[in-house]
Amino acid sequence: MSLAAIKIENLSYSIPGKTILDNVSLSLAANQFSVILGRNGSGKSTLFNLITGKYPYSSGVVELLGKERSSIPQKSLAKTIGFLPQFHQSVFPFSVYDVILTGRAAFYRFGPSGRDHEIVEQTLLNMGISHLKDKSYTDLSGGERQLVLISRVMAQGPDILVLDEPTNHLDLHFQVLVLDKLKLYSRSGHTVICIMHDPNMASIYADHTYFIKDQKAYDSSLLIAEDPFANIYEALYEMPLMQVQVKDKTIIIPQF
Ligand SMILES: Nc1ncnc2c1ncn2[C@@H]1O[C@H](COP(=O)(O)OP(=O)(O)OP(=O)(O)O)[C@@H](O)[C@H]1O
Repeated sequence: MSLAAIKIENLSYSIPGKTILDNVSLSLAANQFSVILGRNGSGKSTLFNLITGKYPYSSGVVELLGKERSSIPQKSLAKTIGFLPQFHQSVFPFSVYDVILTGRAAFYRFGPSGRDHEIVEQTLLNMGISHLKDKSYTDLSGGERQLVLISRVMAQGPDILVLDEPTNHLDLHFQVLVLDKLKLYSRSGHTVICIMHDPNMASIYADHTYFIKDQKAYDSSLLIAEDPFANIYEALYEMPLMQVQVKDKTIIIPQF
């Protein structure tokens, strides 16, 4: 396999009375678009919090581009990995422009450079939200806020972009726009890893999909190789599902 952007070995995580992840090993390829699927509460966000350093881990290994995460100096972490968490707190009425500019904050010492401003302008344009730039972030709709936060982490420009449900709150138009941009980002020397809840969008966009189930992680392509006729999504979502083939993609729908 080519270089792993993220390599996880024997990672476990428990809270009092409950094991959330049990001896998880996973290798996520560099310069690819990978999606992690799993039922609510299965441990996807926990895995991302461990990968990005929000949660400490006492057993197992997390390597980012070949280096143990905890050995990467804080200063270079912002270049290595960027994280869009699932929940965001917003109390300050910063303008959209300034919120996106904070994505560059790890790279400047005395204030943003001309290049930082240029990146913010380019990102606003690229994400189709230039018209929002002077608006207060706190006045935005849920979907608009989501677009701004994705723009912020894209302006950061990390080698590995990790997004927890990036299409949350977005209408179909913006879901497609964001996934197109993320796919493009993964084609320009970067790695994109998303948690998603729509297996069909995952099927359309992802190079690789991974499942989290019963405290373990699985590579969906290995599950299919094991049993080509199994409906792996029925096992994942624990419900009867129909599968239809559209072009080269498997689309799943609930039985009706
Ligand atoms: N701080 C915490 N205290 C107690 N339980 C927690 C805590 N954080 C997570 N959990 C529990 O750990 C489990 C995994 O949570 P996690 O947020 O990782 O799931 P998820 O797969 O991301 O879910 P969703 O798809 O609903 O976002 C859940 O049962 C959750 O209730």
